[in-house]
Amino acid sequence: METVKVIKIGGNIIDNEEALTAFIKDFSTITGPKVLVHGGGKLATKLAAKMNIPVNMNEGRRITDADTLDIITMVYAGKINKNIVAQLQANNCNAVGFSGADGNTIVSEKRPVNSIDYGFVGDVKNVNTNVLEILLNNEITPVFCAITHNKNGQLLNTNADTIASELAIGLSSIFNTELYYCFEKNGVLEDVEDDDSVIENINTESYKTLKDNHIIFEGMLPKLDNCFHAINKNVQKVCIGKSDMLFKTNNKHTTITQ
Ligand SMILES: Nc1ncnc2c1ncn2[C@@H]1O[C@H](COP(=O)(O)OP(=O)(O)O)[C@@H](O)[C@H]1O
Ligand SMILES: CC(=O)N[C@@H](CCC(=O)OP(=O)(O)O)C(=O)O
Repeated sequence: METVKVIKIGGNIIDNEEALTAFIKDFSTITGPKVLVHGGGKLATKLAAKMNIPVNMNEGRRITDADTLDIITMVYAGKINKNIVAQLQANNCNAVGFSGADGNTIVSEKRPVNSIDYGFVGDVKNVNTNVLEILLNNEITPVFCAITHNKNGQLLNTNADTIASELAIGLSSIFNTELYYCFEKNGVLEDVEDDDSVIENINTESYKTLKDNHIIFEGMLPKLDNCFHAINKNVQKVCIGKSDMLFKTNNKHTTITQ
């Protein structure tokens, strides 16, 4: 079985032109099948502010009303996705931009209203890999934004970390799958202010202790939940750190195990 790398990049790379250019140059040198997933939450928040559309987040998830859905569609599926694809082409990496509606790749359902109404936010129901398999076997790189659909004409906002883990899980039936979360720190840190305090391995048991001791908080909690979801569902390798972990040997990062 061939190995596919699913790589997620967040705001620290997307919002910084120089960092994005450098990342895309390195990413294009990766041999073998690869999938890129990008977020862009910070840029969507900036544009919403410019357009006087209020931003509401709950536990790191964007409450997405109709105006916000328009903004995130323009920003994620439009500006960011097309810019990344164009830059990959400039580096001779043949890429195709995707939302979950394209090729019916990611079907989700609108999150049910419990205590909070998240609006047009989707929880992933299934991933269809047939189109992706054709592309990956022909050296074409899918680039995913954080948008899915409900197969009934409705686009839905889905967190980019979740898109990455669900794609990795879906692809694990046809490839050995590795999942990499790239963000601004060297990995999960013992002390969030000290980039040298990387916790090199986290398993289910130590995750619980780290949560209980509040060493892991905020955006890292849903990210790690996605990591464990993937490692428990057939994904062979899950890592968190700076994108350098992909390109430099001995670059410290966090590896997730069962
Ligand atoms: N123990 C920890 N180590 C590193 N980062 C942590 C830790 N606990 C919480 N965090 C926070 O989690 C954030 C990463 O999550 P998030 O902001 O969702 O990243 P991204 O947008 O890149 O996906 C970090 O910027 C940091 O503030
Ligand atoms: C439902 C939900 O919260 N979706 C996210 C999707 C973007 C994202 O995940 O971007 P980062 O990875 O850069 O944070 C949002 O709109 O902010």
